[in-house]
Amino acid sequence: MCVGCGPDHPTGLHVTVTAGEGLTVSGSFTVTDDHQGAPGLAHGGILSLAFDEVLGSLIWLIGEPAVTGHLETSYRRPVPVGTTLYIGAAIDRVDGRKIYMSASGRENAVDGPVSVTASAVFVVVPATHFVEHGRAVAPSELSEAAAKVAEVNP
Ligand SMILES: CCCCCCCCCCCCCCCC(=O)SCCNC(=O)CCNC(=O)[C@H](O)C(C)(C)COP(=O)(O)OP(=O)(O)OC[C@H]1O[C@@H](n2cnc3c(N)ncnc32)[C@H](O)[C@@H]1OP(=O)(O)O
Repeated sequence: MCVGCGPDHPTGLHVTVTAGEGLTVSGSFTVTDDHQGAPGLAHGGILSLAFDEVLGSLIWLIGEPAVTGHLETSYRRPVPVGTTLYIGAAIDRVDGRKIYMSASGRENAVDGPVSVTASAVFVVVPATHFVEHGRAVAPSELSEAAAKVAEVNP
């Protein structure tokens, strides 16, 4: 039920992500009427969510839980409803618990015009972070997370 990536979320973004070479991922997100701000245009906060999701997927490549500490988004072109944004993201450097990342989103093709760029600092946390601050996690959710790590890093 993740609002970013959950396939069963009724109004979520349904972002899909694929691991790339090295510490990179690529994702896509199609803007629908559920995501608009101004008539016919994506809401900036929703676009920020899509970037948080794709950037957050990078943590599966390093196998350590981390959360968004800081996220900056630059909106370079309006994104109309119906657009598919192709988002490429990379880990730029790691400094202690801080993971510096960047991403750019292109309109309707992997080499389309750049609509949005973002940079972020994720901070590595112990797995207990989610239990202490979130709700109790069912064993099936834990095994789903373990399966995801195994799928990304076989
Ligand atoms: C077992 C169950 C598993 C379940 C399976 C889980 C699956 C995993 C799903 C992930 C899903 C992802 C989804 C998308 C990503 C979100 O959306 S995550 C949700 C949004 N983010 C949050 O809720 C984070 C809230 N903030 C916090 O919890 C805490 O402030 C933080 C970020 C953990 C930092 O607190 P802290 O651990 O006390 O860190 P602290 O010791 O103060 O600082 C450590 C370092 O980080 C730096 N830092 C701290 N905060 C920041 C900041 N905001 N900006 C920049 N740098 C910072 C510090 O300057 C420090 O740097 P150094 O001094 O070492 O150079």
